[in-house]
Amino acid sequence: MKSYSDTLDIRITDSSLRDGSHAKRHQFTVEHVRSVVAALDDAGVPVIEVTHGDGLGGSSFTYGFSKTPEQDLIKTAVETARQAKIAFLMLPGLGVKDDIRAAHGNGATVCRIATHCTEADISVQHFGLAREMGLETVGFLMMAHSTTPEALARQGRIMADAGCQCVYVVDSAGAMVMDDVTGRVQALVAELGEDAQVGFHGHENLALGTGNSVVAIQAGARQIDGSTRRLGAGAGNTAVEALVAVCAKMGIRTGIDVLKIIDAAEDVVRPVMDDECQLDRLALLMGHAGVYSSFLKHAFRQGERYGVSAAQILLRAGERRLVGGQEDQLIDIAVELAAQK
Ligand SMILES: C[C@H](O)CC(=O)C(=O)O
Ligand SMILES: [Mn+2]
Repeated sequence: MKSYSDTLDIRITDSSLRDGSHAKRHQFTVEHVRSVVAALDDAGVPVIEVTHGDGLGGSSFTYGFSKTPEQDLIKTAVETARQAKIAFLMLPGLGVKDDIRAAHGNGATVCRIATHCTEADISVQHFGLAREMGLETVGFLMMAHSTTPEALARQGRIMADAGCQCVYVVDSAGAMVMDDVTGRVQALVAELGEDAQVGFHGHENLALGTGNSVVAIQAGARQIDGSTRRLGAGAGNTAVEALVAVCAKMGIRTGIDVLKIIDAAEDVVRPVMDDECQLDRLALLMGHAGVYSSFLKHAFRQGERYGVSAAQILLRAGERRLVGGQEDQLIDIAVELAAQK
């Protein structure tokens, strides 16, 4: 096995307090944030992301209202962390520049801007603002399975030229298998060179989160996302505790204490979760059909409301190649299915 020690380190960002917001239907409290941040920070997690699941400004009728204003959650995270940087996510159009200013004012230091994988151009002004304010920047190319490695690399170039310091391949649907990851990460590494790092954000819908993350590292990714106890949309994200344990065996330094993160997953994060994020029929269908993981709870709700199968809603969402922001179309699909019954 190839040894990475001395030459290869990665930085893990824990997304359980942002991607996990989808699984919690955006009902995080200040107490949840305080306990989770304290445990992750103590385990050595270097970056912790805290925001509504759909980013700044996501609290809305379409996406689901937050229980607690996200700026309060960010502020609590910053006050709690002793060493970890606090990151926030924003999708241009949902969040606005003033939201970035507010997160910065509350002490967050990593600004993550997410766009659909063919729409990087809408992130340019936000990266510019973030860099002007001295924030570290990360770009999220969502639903990255749905475009080619070459096209993804061109989008990454737009982000990097705008001031993005790490461009992520985001497997929003948990639909990628290993070669898909390798091809996309390698294409971005080749395009960006020294201009920006490359990252990988996985979902467990095909049970490949940890494996795909390792493959991403081998292809040159230097930042990897996960969520402790997989607390994330769909079947959840790559489990941070599993990834850290695997990295330790492979000699990849993460700076995270294996035993402490395993305890944090069981003793602190699990009690915050409503349910385990499961690799069940709906999650597998999302991975199989390439459906945005955060559609899971929406499809489930509309299925119940209209008396139709959530699985059928998700399959049609996949056929129509729906992207984030088109949650309302899940209602249209449910209405159609009900009419066809
Ligand atoms: C807004 C999305 O939830 C971002 C993300 O985590 C993904 O696309 O995956
Ligand atoms: Mn995600």
